[in-house]
Amino acid sequence: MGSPPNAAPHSQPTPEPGSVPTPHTPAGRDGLAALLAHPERAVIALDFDGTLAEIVPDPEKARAHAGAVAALGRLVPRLRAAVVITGRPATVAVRLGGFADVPGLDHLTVLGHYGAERWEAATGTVHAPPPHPGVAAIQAELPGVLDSSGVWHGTWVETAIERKGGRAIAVHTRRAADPQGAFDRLRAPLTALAERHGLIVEPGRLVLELRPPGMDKGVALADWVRETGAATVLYAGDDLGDLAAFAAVEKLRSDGLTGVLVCSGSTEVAELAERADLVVDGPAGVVGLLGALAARLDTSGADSP
Ligand SMILES: O=P(O)(O)OC[C@H]1O[C@H](O[C@H]2O[C@H](CO)[C@@H](O)[C@H](O)[C@H]2O)[C@H](O)[C@@H](O)[C@@H]1O
Repeated sequence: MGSPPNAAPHSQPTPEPGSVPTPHTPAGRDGLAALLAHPERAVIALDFDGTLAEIVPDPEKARAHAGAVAALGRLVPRLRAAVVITGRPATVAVRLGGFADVPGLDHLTVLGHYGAERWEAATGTVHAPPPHPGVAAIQAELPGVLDSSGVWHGTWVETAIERKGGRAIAVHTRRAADPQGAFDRLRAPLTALAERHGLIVEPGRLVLELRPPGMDKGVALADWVRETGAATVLYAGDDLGDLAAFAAVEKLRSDGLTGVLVCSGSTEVAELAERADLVVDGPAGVVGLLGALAARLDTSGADSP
């Protein structure tokens, strides 16, 4: 036992392989106990990048962790419902995650664009609002703004921009020579650009996303939990965009539900670890947790709902 040498700050001791780790907060322990005692009243909500998928330099090359779909396929049928809530377009998360046509995930929901889009495994259909007109305007102006920032030169711009189906634009700095420096220098000009066109900037792990306002993962999660009628919710995330979902779980707990806040730990983001009930070691740790929960429910004799 013990933390791996490169574990993120706040990582908790690594549990025995296959065992369910113990949250370090009373609220988290209550939430986990409720999930295990009454899985039919419990739901799980999971972020994608950095939580179910390892962070990689090229966003298009991200994939769900090797064991993620199998662990979900085993765990989710035991639960009331499950959702992936992501900044990605819903269909992109479904493709990169391999979430379509998976036994056990036939009622999975994926909420894309921070909850603005909804994909249902049961129908394979996506519901999405019309694109915000500011996105097209920003797309036209963005190369000029990046050029004048002095951070990007020539073809760099094309590898930095993720177009996100015309509904948002992400500017990535992970592949810059100085990723954090580029992020810091771009933040103000991109915020001004977003504001000029009625959009907001969502900062993430070496990414600045310009997206429509009015939705976040907290609103999306609270609405979805209410819709399911769940009594317990486990949420796992890794990035700043997940803080709104953490706040939603805290609010649901104050309203009488039980909940568990899981941080997929990294050396890049400290804020979630500080608020989590349980910190695991990145996507491998999240998948280990999902697998351990499934194994525990298999052996505890809890009936599928
Ligand atoms: O809500 P999420 O599922 O966490 O999505 C948030 C953003 O994640 C993606 O970017 C991050 O992952 C990339 C692939 O590993 C990585 O290259 C990048 O540095 C990370 O920030 C995605 O590309 C964005 O569109 C999402 O908004």
